[in-house]
Amino acid sequence: MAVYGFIGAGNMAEAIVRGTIAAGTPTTDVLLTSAHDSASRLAAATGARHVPAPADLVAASDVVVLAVKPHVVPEVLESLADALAARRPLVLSIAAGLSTERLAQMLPPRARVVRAMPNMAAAVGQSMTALAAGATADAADLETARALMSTVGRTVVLAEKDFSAFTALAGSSPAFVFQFIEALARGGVAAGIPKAQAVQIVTQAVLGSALTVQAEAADTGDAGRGRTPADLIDAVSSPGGTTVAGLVALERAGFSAAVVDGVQATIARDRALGA
Ligand SMILES: NC(=O)C1=CN([C@@H]2O[C@H](COP(=O)(O)OP(=O)(O)OC[C@H]3O[C@@H](n4cnc5c(N)ncnc54)[C@H](OP(=O)(O)O)[C@@H]3O)[C@@H](O)[C@H]2O)C=CC1
Ligand SMILES: O=C(O)[C@@H]1CCC=N1
Repeated sequence: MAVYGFIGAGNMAEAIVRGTIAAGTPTTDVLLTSAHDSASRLAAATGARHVPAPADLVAASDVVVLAVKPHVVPEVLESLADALAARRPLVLSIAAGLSTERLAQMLPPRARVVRAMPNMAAAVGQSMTALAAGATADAADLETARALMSTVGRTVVLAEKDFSAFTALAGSSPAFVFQFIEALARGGVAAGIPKAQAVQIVTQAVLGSALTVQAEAADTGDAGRGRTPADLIDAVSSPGGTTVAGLVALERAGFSAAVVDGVQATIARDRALGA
């Protein structure tokens, strides 16, 4: 079994650390380091091992998980160049916007890199995570990364050219969905429902809707209708009914176009950060 060394012990690292320990990785095989006290706090909370010196963590790790903010990655990798060259671990980066090619430029020659883009639902085991192997990583490396990330949700191997779009569709989109939930609940408040109750109602409606789309997509048997989201919209919209009235008003206000604009702005920002 692999020893995982996490550089950075913030929100995303915490989710993955908890996921892998819950999936059976011994706490002694999970090492944590960070700039201040987040690694020692997470170690105390989970039983993982705090390794104060990053070079010591690299020396003891089969997989180094880069879980710091993207702008910190260059200085971290530069300071660990000797330790990485000596140990040659698999480097699994979850940093947004940094391609495997750029990471490879910051790493010792022929370093094995896999890039992952999870989302914040990793904290509840429901991430949608994309994976891409760098030029020198092999199928076993990709499988090692997939196994780790599948402890926090679903995974998909994706061409790296599609990572910016994936970031919009899954990495950042939880914020868009939260915005939708907030707005829908506000509509409820405007109609007289207390906010907390409105949020609870909307949350279940959103969850149920997502599960319906998922069940339909998986439903390919004889009885399965495999309905698309557009089919499901039609199914909810009775002629002359309430739903179609609401949909028409949403589209008049530019709902779909606003969402597509949001996706395109996210993609543009991701590409700018990675440039
Ligand atoms: N949040 C999200 O939804 C998603 C985030 N990501 C990516 O995940 C990565 C981590 O994000 P997130 O967990 O939200 O970030 P956080 O801010 O929660 O955590 C960052 C961590 O980095 C540590 N750190 C900072 N500088 C150093 C350093 N020089 N050496 C070692 N550790 C350092 C911090 O330590 P300390 O606190 O002790 O100072 C902290 O533990 C980012 O690259 C982000 O792009 C990817 C997908 C989704
Ligand atoms: O916006 C960010 O920094 C990250 C990228 C994906 C989700 N959050």
